[in-house]
Amino acid sequence: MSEPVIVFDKVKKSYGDFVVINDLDFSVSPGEKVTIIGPSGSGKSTVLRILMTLEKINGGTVYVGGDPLWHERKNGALVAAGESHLRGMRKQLGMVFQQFNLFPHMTVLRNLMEAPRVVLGLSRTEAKERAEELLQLVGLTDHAHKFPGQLSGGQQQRVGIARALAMRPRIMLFDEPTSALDPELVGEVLTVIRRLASEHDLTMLMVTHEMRFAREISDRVCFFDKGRIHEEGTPAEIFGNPQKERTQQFLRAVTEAQ
Ligand SMILES: Nc1ncnc2c1ncn2[C@@H]1O[C@H](COP(=O)(O)OP(=O)(O)OP(=O)(O)O)[C@@H](O)[C@H]1O
Repeated sequence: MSEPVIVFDKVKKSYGDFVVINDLDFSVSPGEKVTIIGPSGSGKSTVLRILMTLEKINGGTVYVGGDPLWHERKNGALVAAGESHLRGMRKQLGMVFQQFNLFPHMTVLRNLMEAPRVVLGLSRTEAKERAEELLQLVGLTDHAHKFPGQLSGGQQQRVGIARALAMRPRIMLFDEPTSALDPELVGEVLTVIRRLASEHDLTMLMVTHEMRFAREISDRVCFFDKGRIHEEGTPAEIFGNPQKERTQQFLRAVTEAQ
């Protein structure tokens, strides 16, 4: 079996006395599609934000692609990472946010070209070619010259996905990508994610409240509670035959609400 591409080794994250991530051990294999579910406040988004280097950790070690993320090796020891190490590590990851986070003053095409040009140093022609391919993938070729404010929420989120992919990350993180959308716009975004999952060799880690979708696309589902994995397994195990009382309670509550 290949080495995991993501490893959390006894990771801690707290705000003051409030512990959000509690000695978390967690790993993801290359190409694996993993979904994190769990109650509000259990630390699901924090896991993604730590990986995207948006939140620092207070203890333990995170590895991405075999290298420490928040540390660098100096004379055989691990020391806190500097900005250039973090910048280099970030290139392996793309993130899709709940609120899209597009640049509002840039057209769709420029939203997709900006980071590949600035961060990867692609020429204008290369970045444009890449952006156009991705717009085709998410079905938005006709909207390339519009501004985000002229698009529906579902279309904006598809731009968000294309923008993350434009950096050619090996790992894609999705933080509740459909929860800010009107119900009738959820389907088009899930269709794009479903296609990515089935046609690309990406490693995907997703936080979602869309249980049916999680069941359909995941290789593994992790139920989070109080900053730890309380139970994990295949979708059939977690949704069909959860073993722990807390998992059963949570799934009963969300099924009743949906
Ligand atoms: N910057 C911050 N300062 C203080 N507390 C924070 C901060 N960011 C997050 N928290 C707290 O950390 C806890 C975990 O947050 P997180 O967003 O990871 O939860 P979640 O499981 O993704 O929840 P949800 O499903 O509601 O999005 C929450 O109780 C949240 O209020």
